[in-house]
Amino acid sequence: MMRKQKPVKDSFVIMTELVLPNDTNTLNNLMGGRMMHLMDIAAAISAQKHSNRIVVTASVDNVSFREGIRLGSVVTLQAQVTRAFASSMEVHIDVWAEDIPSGTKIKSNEAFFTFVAVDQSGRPIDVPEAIAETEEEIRLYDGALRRRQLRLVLGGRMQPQEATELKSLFAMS
Ligand SMILES: CC(=O)SCCNC(=O)CCNC(=O)[C@H](O)C(C)(C)COP(=O)(O)OP(=O)(O)OC[C@H]1O[C@@H](n2cnc3c(N)ncnc32)[C@H](O)[C@@H]1OP(=O)(O)O
Repeated sequence: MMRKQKPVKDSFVIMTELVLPNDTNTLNNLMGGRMMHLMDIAAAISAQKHSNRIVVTASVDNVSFREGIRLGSVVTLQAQVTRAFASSMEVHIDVWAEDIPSGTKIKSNEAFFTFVAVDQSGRPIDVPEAIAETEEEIRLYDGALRRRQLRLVLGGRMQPQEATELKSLFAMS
């Protein structure tokens, strides 16, 4: 049976949050764990929209916090599936912090999450193929296989010699 296809743009999610006192540390900056929580939710909704399934977080690639986000800031999270494999999907997420009184908006961080679609018993289940259309979507799609191999090797789920994309990247023999 032919695998179902869906454009990646159908998985686009935008989520906006106000940084409140309960979200901050003693320096009045948004706590990293709270930020990760928001990122996980926005990215999971994106993976759900692509797969129309329950999804679980399988892994998160490195996240660095460039600048503190102040109490009262508005945080905007934008997530979209970059590529689907069999049951897993890579989701790219961008996070912006906006200080409305001063009119400043900075990119706070970005990350790649991997979600796996599961059935009611928690077993992985295949998802539709993801179709990239714009130049940026195609750039992210093209890099997704390399990132997948890297995270699977680092997670001990793939032998380095099987990682063909990484071999060409590092010109390994
Ligand atoms: C501590 C927390 O907060 S956890 C947060 C919530 N997340 C969870 O509870 C998920 C817990 N983990 C699980 O349920 C399972 O490990 C699953 C569903 C993610 C994977 O189940 P497994 O039985 O290992 O499945 P399997 O080996 O068949 O792999 C299924 C897919 O997951 C992918 N996968 C598994 N582990 C990882 C990983 N660490 N990183 C990226 N992808 C992964 C595989 O590459 C495979 O993808 P594919 O089908 O597209 O080729």
